[in-house]
Amino acid sequence: MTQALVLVVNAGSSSIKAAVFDGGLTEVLRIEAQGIGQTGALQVGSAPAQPRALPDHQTAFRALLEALRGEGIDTGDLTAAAHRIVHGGPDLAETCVISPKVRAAIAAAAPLAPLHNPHHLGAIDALASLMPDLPQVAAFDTGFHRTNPDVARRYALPDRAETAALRRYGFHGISYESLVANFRETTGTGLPRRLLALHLGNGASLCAIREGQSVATTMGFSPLSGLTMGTRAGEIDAGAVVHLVRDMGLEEAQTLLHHESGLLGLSGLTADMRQLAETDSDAARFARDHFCYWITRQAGSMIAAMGGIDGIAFTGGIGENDSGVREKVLANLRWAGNIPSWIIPAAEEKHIARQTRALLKDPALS
Ligand SMILES: Nc1ncnc2c1ncn2[C@@H]1O[C@H](COP(=O)(O)OP(=O)(O)O)[C@@H](O)[C@H]1O
Ligand SMILES: CC(=O)OP(=O)(O)O
Ligand SMILES: [Mg+2]
Repeated sequence: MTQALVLVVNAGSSSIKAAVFDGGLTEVLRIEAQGIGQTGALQVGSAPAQPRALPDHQTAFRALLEALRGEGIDTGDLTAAAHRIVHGGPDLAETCVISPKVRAAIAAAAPLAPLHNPHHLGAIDALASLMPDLPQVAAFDTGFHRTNPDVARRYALPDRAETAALRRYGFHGISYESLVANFRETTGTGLPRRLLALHLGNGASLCAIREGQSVATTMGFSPLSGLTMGTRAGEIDAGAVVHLVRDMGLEEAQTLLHHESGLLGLSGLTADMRQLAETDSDAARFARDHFCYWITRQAGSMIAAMGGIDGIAFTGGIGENDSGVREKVLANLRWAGNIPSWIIPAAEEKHIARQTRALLKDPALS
């Protein structure tokens, strides 16, 4: 390979998706580590996913690099690497080159996104030690939601130093931004004026998109809030959180809310929606019902924030593949009228590759 290749790394809470793009933004290779810490599988190119023990993100990233080499791409062939970064803290939302200062900000935000930021740092550091001169770029999940009005972004807290960074940032922004960018090409129709977008994966959120801009979203200060998720509790009364911390201590409460709740906590079985769909038990059914019910409740809030609805778009592992969830949500929203709906495959990696090319071409930005 002689072309300028960019490696994009998208570390989600249960997956790492890596894709290599050439200078014309054609995807030349895709490798996905799926079901990390759960059912574990590695998918290389278009071959079927192979079961693989992937107990944690570090093992998964090592397997990804090995598979890249196996497919004839050495890290020495790369001109840049780019990462989806879930939380950049209060100051970072704009795609940028990862300097020591940027790395420090991502590390500082790690307690707010414990299922993501540590894994972003793991990948950044692993590549830096293999290729110290490789430019690395960060694209943030929070950027798209900066258009939310202040009444949506601000919590009703007093204006003090301790509360200054406490606002609703929103996440999955790269997914939503690319959904907007790809809408016409994917669906053959123009972007609806008021679009409800549902990113349903291991992490899950909704976004109210009016005239192409985010005006409201279900996640807030951290990717813990909003919908019921794989292992995250979603919406929970702050009073209950305070109670848990007092009762169990900070570490235990954190573990409970981030790692042991959501579909896993409700079913007592698994965080994996595909496995739940295949399980015939009351607890598995209840977990799926809870997931769909809270999507519907929160969708009402998103529809109100947009002043109505003209279309629905599903994306993410569950949104794209689980017809049962889609049908249930659409049936629950029938009160809002006969709303057209689409499936838009998540294309976060290509979007990040495009931003990376633009950034590195313009030295003033880097
Ligand atoms: N065919 C399917 N049916 C139901 N759920 C599926 C299917 N394929 C993937 N999923 C679910 O999608 C979720 C993972 O979504 P994904 O967007 O890949 O994760 P992440 O948020 O880690 O990026 C898992 O709950 C998985 O079970
Ligand atoms: C922000 C978030 O929850 O991401 P993911 O769906 O990849 O876990
Ligand atoms: Mg995801």
